[in-house]
Amino acid sequence: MASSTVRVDLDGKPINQLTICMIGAGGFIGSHLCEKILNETQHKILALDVYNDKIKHLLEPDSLSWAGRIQFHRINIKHDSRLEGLIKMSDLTINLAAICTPADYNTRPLDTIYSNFVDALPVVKYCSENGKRLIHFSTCEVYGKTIGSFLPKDSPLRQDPAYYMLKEDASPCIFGSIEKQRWSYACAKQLIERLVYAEGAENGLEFTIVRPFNWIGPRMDFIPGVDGPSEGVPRVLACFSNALLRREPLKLVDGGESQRTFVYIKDAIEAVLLMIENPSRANGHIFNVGNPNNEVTVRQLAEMMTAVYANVSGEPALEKPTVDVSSKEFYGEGYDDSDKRIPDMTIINRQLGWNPKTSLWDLLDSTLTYQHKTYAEAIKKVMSQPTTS
Ligand SMILES: NC(=O)c1ccc[n+]([C@@H]2O[C@H](COP(=O)([O-])OP(=O)(O)OC[C@H]3O[C@@H](n4cnc5c(N)ncnc54)[C@H](O)[C@@H]3O)[C@@H](O)[C@H]2O)c1
Ligand SMILES: O=c1ccn([C@@H]2O[C@H](COP(=O)(O)OP(=O)(O)O[C@H]3OC[C@@H](O)[C@H](O)[C@H]3O)[C@@H](O)[C@H]2O)c(=O)[nH]1
Repeated sequence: MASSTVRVDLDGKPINQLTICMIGAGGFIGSHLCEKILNETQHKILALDVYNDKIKHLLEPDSLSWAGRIQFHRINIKHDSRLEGLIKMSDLTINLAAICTPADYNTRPLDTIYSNFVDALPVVKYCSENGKRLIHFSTCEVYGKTIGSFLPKDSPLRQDPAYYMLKEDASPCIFGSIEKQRWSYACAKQLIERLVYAEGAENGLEFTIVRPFNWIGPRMDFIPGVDGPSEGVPRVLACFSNALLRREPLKLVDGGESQRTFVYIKDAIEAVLLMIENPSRANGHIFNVGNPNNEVTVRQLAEMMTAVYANVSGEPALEKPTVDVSSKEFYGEGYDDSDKRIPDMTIINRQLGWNPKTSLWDLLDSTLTYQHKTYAEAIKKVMSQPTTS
């Protein structure tokens, strides 16, 4: 419940009630951010999205204490003249809208570039022209590959953080060649970051850029054939959850050697609320938001998810829980990968004092408990239906 005591910022000053225009509020991150804001603050949300399934529970009952503080607008920002008016009515705009699943980057590169760059342009422009603050969601993918990935496999320099640690104000952005269309997303995100930054430098736009490092948790993406297309390929958490629910082996792309750091969505959302309520500390900054302590290879992730899911479901794991697939077979032509992603935390520690708390095991435990409760029965039903040939 939202507390009635006055909230203060990190410098002890009272926080005024804000009206927030949240674009992409119906997605994974948006749904958790709406929940947090409604439960813990008095801010109002204008929630914009083409879908609202993931925030339905926040919109329906009038009796809830936050009734009147969230308003849903079904809007496609590609073509809707209401966008500027809604930004003008708000103190702050948060833009989450994007195509952000890797299976789309090389197969739908035009949609990916339009969604992540072209469609975000008017949002930046309206904020700048109307003197409104903007929190823009970018990605850790703007770093691309590490410098260390170009060294020989046995080079001792690969162990030196200078060759892999990703720093907002120092690391280069290293993408593959143009035929590797995987990088269409990272490149579009990089260009919109540069535009936001330039609007700040030349026209005084008050902005914060967020670079999420693999945030995961309940409500992420969809389970193919249940609440998304049967042939759809979501991000790794939902791919592996889907295989575990169906008792099929988890597919390891190119041997599952890539490394990722995963952060629990509820930890990460704390960082976003700090940015919202501490503009003087957050404006003009780019923030890595991730958990450097939760690094695994994708193979290790598969093994841990298999063990956690056996605990959660009470069903023993398969004898052969994983299977190798090539990236060409899994994603198609033009796929490429980030080798390793460890966020440097200096800037977010210094500006906002934020640190992630949840271990990988604990976050997988709560997430897979949710996946099991939400989907196990539905999957059984889908699997018992005869397949049409
Ligand atoms: N989840 C992560 O780990 C992660 C990592 C890096 C970056 N990000 C970035 O964070 C943001 C949110 O990611 P997410 O994981 O919540 O993804 P998501 O796909 O769950 O949410 C995006 C939402 O934006 C909406 N949207 C897309 N295009 C729209 C349009 N034209 N008009 C209106 N709504 C539109 C979608 O319907 C969806 O609900 C994205 O910008 C993504 O690039 C997320
Ligand atoms: O079934 C699968 C799915 C994925 N993978 C691998 O798992 C790794 C992680 O894949 P994800 O689908 O979660 O996506 P990535 O981490 O590559 O990119 C994500 O990172 C940050 C965001 O901007 C985006 O949400 C997305 O681009 C990749 O190496 C991928 O090849 C598998 O081995 N098997």
